[in-house]
Amino acid sequence: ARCSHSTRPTGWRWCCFMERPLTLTRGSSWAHCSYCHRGATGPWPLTFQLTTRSAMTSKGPEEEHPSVTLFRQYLRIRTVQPKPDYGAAVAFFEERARQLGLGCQKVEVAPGYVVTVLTWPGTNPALSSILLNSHTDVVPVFKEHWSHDPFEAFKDSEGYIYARGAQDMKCVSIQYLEAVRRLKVEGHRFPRTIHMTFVPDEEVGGHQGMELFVQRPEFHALRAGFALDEGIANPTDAFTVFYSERSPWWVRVTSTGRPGHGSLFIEDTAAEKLHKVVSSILAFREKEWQRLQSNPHLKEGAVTSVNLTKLEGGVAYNVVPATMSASFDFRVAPDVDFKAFEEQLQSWCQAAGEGVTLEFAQKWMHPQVTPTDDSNPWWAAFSRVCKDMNLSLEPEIMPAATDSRFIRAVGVPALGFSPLNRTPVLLHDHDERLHEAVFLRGVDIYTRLLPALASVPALPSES
Ligand code: MET
Ligand SMILES: [Zn+2]
Ligand SMILES: [Zn+2]
Repeated sequence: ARCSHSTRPTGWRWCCFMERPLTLTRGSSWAHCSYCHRGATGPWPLTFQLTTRSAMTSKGPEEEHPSVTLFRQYLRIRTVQPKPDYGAAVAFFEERARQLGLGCQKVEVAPGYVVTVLTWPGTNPALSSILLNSHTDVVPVFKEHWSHDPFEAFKDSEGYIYARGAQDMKCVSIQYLEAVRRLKVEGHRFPRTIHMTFVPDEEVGGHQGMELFVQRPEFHALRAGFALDEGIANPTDAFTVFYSERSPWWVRVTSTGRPGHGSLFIEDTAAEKLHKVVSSILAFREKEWQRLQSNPHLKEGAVTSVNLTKLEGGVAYNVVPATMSASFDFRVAPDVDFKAFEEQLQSWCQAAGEGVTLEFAQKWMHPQVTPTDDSNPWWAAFSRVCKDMNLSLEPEIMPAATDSRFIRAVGVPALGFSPLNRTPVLLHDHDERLHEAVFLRGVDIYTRLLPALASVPALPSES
């Protein structure tokens, strides 16, 4: 198929599809690749000077790279918590499967919660598969703080696409799909099967999504040997890759005490005792923060974080309440002694006085680490591709929680990787956005990663 793109500025001179420079006459109003006849989508490496950036921007849909158009279509599906339109997302992926000639399986893990699995079979069914996971839900928005409608996928004159999910993580879903499409169109086959899973519910904990899915026979039937899941953008030239995660502990401390008239010095109030616990926990927070600040080798994910996220209690100004509570979002570093840490929490409650208890709304107890040395053949393949592509990697512990924790907990090694560099970290933030050239470069990266991962020779356990 000849590309229908027209009137490219001469700055566009790299074919993302073939990863080759274009043979393009200077001043030509046409820029199509002489190898694949598709529109040019470069240049890369980006110099990110204003002139280059505006030269890369496509003005109208007829000029836009088809992968970008697909990305923007997906961004317009309102899979926003707390009431995501999962039906529309599932239909979208079914249509992708049809268009790409991939197998498509729908697994309803809870009523209304469907995991969609798209499968590209490998040539050697004896080998374990590659799992490319992405979640379909996105977090809510504060619309009034956005420069553009967060569900319109507006693209500005520089090429930034504004949308909830642009970074977290609708980009990755489409990058997987587009990389697979390219490889299929080029006629490749690989020994290992590639499964793409599109899962619901991640942003509220994954309990109706990946947590259930990994326990099902349909998951075991995928025979995943290795998984990729989401990472976080990196504002520098480097790419961050996550080999482990902190464990979310959501803790509610409830304090009970003597009630009474608001004008009196009541003894043993719920508020005083809650205040003590809050102080202990916030002092711990400060200590961890200082530890992070004072050691340049420590990254955010290596220390334990905590935030006070809710305070509840009380009915009137002049009534001392008998109960008050404080909720905390702890993210516990993987090297922490979990038992000792829980005892610490309990002792802070006890030290505050009688009638102070804690309960867990979330308590992940199974942190796993995916090795990042060449003893891990998946890491060897992943890092080799990055080296060959001249991408510098920054291996880290994920500060937040993703579905990777469920995947690793059932024994499947996983890396958290969103191929987004030179991008401000805007996940869950106002004006979440992604540059189209960064998005397209991510497709290139998966186009190199997937052949390598899906061709990892049989492991000792597989022969
Ligand atoms: C702890 S549930 C996970 C929800 C979200 N991904 C987060 O890290 O906060
Ligand atoms: Zn995410
Ligand atoms: Zn998120």
